[in-house]
Amino acid sequence: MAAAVVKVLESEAAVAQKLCEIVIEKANAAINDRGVFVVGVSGGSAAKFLCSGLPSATTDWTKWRIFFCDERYVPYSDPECTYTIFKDGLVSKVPALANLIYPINTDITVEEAAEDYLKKIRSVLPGNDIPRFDLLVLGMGPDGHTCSLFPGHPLLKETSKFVAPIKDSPKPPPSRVTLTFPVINNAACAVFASCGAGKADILQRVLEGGDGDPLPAAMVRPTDGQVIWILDSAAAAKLKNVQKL
Ligand SMILES: O=C(O)[C@H](O)[C@@H](O)[C@H](O)[C@H](O)COP(=O)(O)O
Repeated sequence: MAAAVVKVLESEAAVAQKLCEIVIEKANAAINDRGVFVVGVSGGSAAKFLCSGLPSATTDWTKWRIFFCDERYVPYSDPECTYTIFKDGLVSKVPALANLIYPINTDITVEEAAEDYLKKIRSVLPGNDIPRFDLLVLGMGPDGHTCSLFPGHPLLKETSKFVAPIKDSPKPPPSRVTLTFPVINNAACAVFASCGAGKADILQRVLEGGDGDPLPAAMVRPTDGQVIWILDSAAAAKLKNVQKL
């Protein structure tokens, strides 16, 4: 397990640009090596950053397979739906992706949607082993959550389900579908993008530790992969010990 790589940039715009550069670099390397790039994306500012920078990138979009690290169990017509954010912000500009992005099915129960989502992942990453994503693009909430994995929630300890439903998310909406830690920590790479002074204290706890149980974002430690944090200087302001590259 490699130490986290932390990159600190001056502005949010620079963080967005760097995130997109890393995603494209990972995509083109995976396509070159294996002919496919399997990525998980997230909502929040990560979605905004990806939709701003990716459409103009040079890559073979037909080799991309885009999943959601977590998704809110809301209709596609709801502005809170992360799939719709990517449909409008990325797929509308890159039509080749139209059938290569995998939304959760909200016409079935959230439990069924989680099971169905694992089947969708298996259609691209077949077998019985833990699915291995090339890249997961993650965000971290102000409470240290990532995906729909919240501090103190029993789902942090989930080991039998690779994709889980949650019906009591402390952040609305309460019902969601999320990857669990066995899958997250089997990824080849996880990259976080976090900006703003509001993230400084929680980032210090996540990256430099503290008393008590580790926060969910600190539990992202792929066993055979890397973790990259891309921060703006406001978010990184309270870090003392991490090696900033
Ligand atoms: O599902 C959600 O409710 C959000 O997508 C959420 O999990 C978000 O990813 C984080 O709160 C980080 O968001 P920011 O990077 O925008 O702070």
